[in-house]
Amino acid sequence: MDSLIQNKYFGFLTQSNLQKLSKSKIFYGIFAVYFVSKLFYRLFLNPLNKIPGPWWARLTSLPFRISYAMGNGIKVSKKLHEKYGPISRIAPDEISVADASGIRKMLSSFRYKKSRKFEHVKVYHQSIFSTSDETFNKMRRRQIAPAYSHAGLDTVEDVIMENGIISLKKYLDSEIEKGNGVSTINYINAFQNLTSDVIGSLTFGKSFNAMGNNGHPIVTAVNRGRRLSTVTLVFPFISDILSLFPAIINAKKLIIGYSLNVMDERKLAIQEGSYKTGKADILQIYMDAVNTTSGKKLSKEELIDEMIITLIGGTDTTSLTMTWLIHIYMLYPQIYKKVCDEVLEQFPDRSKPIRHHEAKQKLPYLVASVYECMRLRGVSASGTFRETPAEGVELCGYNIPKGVDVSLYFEGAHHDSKIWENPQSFNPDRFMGPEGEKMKKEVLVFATGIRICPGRNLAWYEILTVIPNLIRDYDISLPEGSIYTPKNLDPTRNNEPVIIDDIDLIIRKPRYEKRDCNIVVKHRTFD
Ligand code: HEM
Repeated sequence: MDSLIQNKYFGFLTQSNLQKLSKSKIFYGIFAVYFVSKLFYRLFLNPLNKIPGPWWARLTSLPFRISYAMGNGIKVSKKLHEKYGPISRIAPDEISVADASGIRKMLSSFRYKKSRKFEHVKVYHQSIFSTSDETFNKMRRRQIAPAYSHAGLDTVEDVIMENGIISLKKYLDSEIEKGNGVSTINYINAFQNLTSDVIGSLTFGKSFNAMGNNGHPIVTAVNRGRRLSTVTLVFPFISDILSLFPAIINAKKLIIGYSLNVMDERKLAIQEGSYKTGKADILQIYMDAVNTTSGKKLSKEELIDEMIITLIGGTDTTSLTMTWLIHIYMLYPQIYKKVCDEVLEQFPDRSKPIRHHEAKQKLPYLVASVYECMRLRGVSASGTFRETPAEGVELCGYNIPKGVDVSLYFEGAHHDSKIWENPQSFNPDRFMGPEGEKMKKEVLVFATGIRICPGRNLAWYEILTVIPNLIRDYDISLPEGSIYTPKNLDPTRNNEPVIIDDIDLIIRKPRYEKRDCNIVVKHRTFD
């Protein structure tokens, strides 16, 4: 028992010491003084008390933390900002900001460090994503930049298409054949398998074949890891407890074993001369990279953390963006028709798949609809936290002292009526023409500034190959009896169609995905 209690935080609290202490009046005295002075400070002296917010936020972070851990981060932030404005207190030492210029400021410079909350998101080592260290982050971003540049991505476009749209089409064709010309598919699942296979090929040296087998144990383990990361983000102590559970230990073993295996396979392929160079392959780039801090290559542990973070960061973000897009297309049939007309007009030759550059150039309305979806239902809506520096920071007219965690509520900026006319409507036209180009910069779904998402180009390569090809070759519609249809209107959204309920696990996803994310698919016929 003593050894259980004697962990890294509370080494002095052995059971015998605790017994002695608890008998002593001094213990109760010290505890009472500490408690009362802390309460007094929080109620009357904390400089954050001038920030508007709910009464409980002066005393405790628990309500926010619990909501966040349960996947309601967006909902609670929305309510707070609706009531208190662009800045709201969420805990004794935390605030939330929903104002675009405040968010941009916090993302503009390494002076505003990534919150230390993220330090727990790791297996062994800090990664490009979890680190709050400027030198380390810059080093990793330099190392991986070639893989995510357009020049690099052009070298792997075939891999992206093979594991992306081509694999999806094979799956759809086989389902349609099984259903004698028509099939109902769960599109969130199909997109998740697709993006996992793309990241598998680029980061783990081979596809997981999740599309062919409807999933892969690594993908399941990593997804569970992401769920847990949401909880450990707000309850960091849980990460220590969790690592005692057999299910977590086994999941870790699986991921580590798989990652080590692919590294060995790659080394062997290089020795045998069977690995083709000249491709911007994320695994190879990290395996060749040298840490400027030590002059050494990345250790296996460092590689594992980077591979896992790429899998977490690069799969659901992209698949869920496509999921929300299809859902919203189904709710807005006139807009969907306009997107289809553009694709069919621009790409009448169905013998060749549409490639990324062509789509980007020839399909401005489709591209605008993706931006509008990212604004209206951004997958990263809350969950980005930064820390205020020693000199503090001015946000929304308030001076925020040092050491405060600032939650950046992108959703607020994306619905700010000072920036967006009728923000509740789905209107791709706001991203058309020269004015539209300016508005694209207001979409913060990939963050902005020094830690903007490095994988955004890859996400666009996937989206702009999957969506146009899907639209051109298949006829998609809502199944009979769908709850969410263009006619089901939401009075809280100015009578726009009701959008399916969501859950925020760092990334926003549909809450009832099995029920709500189905479409009827047929081959498109031409008159
Ligand atoms: C639509 C798809 C995507 C969205 C919306 C998205 C969004 C974001 C956001 C908001 C951040 C900043 C998080 C923060 O600072 O706390 C981020 C960072 C990151 N993303 Fe993405 N992402 C997407 C796709 C990808 C892809 C495809 C990859 C890689 C394969 C990727 C890899 C990363 C990495 C490594 C970081 C950490 C960068 C850093 O901290 O310096 N993301 N992403």
